[in-house]
Amino acid sequence: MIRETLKGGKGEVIKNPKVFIDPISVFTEIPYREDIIKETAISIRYFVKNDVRFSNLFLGLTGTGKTFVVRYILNEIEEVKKEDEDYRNVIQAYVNCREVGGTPQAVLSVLAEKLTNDIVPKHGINLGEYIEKIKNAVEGKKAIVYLDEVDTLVKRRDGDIVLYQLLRADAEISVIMISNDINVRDYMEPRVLSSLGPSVIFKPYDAEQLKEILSKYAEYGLFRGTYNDEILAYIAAISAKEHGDARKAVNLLFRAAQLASGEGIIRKEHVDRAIVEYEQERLVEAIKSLPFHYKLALRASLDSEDVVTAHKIYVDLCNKLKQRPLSYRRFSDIISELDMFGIIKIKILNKGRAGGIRKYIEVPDREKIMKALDENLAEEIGYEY
Ligand SMILES: Nc1ncnc2c1ncn2[C@@H]1O[C@H](COP(=O)(O)OP(=O)(O)OP(=O)(O)O)[C@@H](O)[C@H]1O
Repeated sequence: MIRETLKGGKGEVIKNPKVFIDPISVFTEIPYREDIIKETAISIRYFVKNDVRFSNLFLGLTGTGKTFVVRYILNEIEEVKKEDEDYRNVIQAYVNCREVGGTPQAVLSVLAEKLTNDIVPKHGINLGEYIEKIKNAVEGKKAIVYLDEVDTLVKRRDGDIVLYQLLRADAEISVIMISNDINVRDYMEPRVLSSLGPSVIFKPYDAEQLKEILSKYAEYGLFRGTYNDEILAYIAAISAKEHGDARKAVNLLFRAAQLASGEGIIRKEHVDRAIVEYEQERLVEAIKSLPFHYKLALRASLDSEDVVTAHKIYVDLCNKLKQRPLSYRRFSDIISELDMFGIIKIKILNKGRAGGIRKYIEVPDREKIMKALDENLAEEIGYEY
């Protein structure tokens, strides 16, 4: 049995998994984003050949292709460097602001490191010195800087000032910023806004477009005859409902194809199973990103039937962890919020005149939540429940 799977013989569905895991290495163009790519390429040409600096803000909800487009442009510029003299002195740096920590210090140090190709201290030097290092690195060259998830930087103290300094630096730097918070401009001071170039909007894909995108993945990544139009349309329709998220669509197709491995054809049941798994993963992600006392409140709720008992358990837990517990009132608000997020369910029962009301807690995915939460608490604070 395992030998068949190892060899990938009869009934295999996936021809090339790389298409799903590292699509940028396979796609030679990006459907539905051609106009944006062309406009950006023109700005880049003016910058490289005519010294016209630019800055753009790529805005759009999650999974609308912003990072994909940026990585594509970055790779294409590296190729053009080999063909066009004018591009020889172009240097590029991509930084995901959230992944490096989001602070101005962190973003600038990584940026300086990438542009200088040298080790730059993470602490102990001030923001101005980082800007100086960057300016020195760019001397006699042209830099294109990509700041992904720039909203995390802008929301930090002095975050927008860093942008201002980059945009206004006396150096040949152009900047492409990316944000999936479409209100990111609200966090910027007027003088930063006035140095910022236009916003480029990445509209959510509709069901038709998602289906077309999926058909490319299927064509490159799956064996012929293992999928049909209806299956692709089904996945596209589900993903279009969620603000046209291509990441979700592609992940669902890949997972469904894995589940169909050995059976030779992807059926609706495989997609439905993939959807359930996907929703559960999202639940785990949602739990991990809860504020600390929400996690403790949720943990306590897992071991109690009603809110009063949950609060007692929560207080005990706080004492164990040497944390000051929140009041019952605040705790009860948190529980209501967890109910609103759909993580737990609150049922209110009226116990008659003498009994007052009691708030009961139900947790539909109890085992799953407990596992995710306990792993997360152990990782975050070293607490073994
Ligand atoms: N036009 C497209 N053609 C093919 N694949 C696409 C397209 N747009 C998006 N994708 C796929 O969706 C995935 C997610 O896209 P991307 O990382 O660009 O999202 P994003 O807009 O940057 O979202 P986030 O803000 O969440 O990072 C990509 O890895 C790629 O697989």
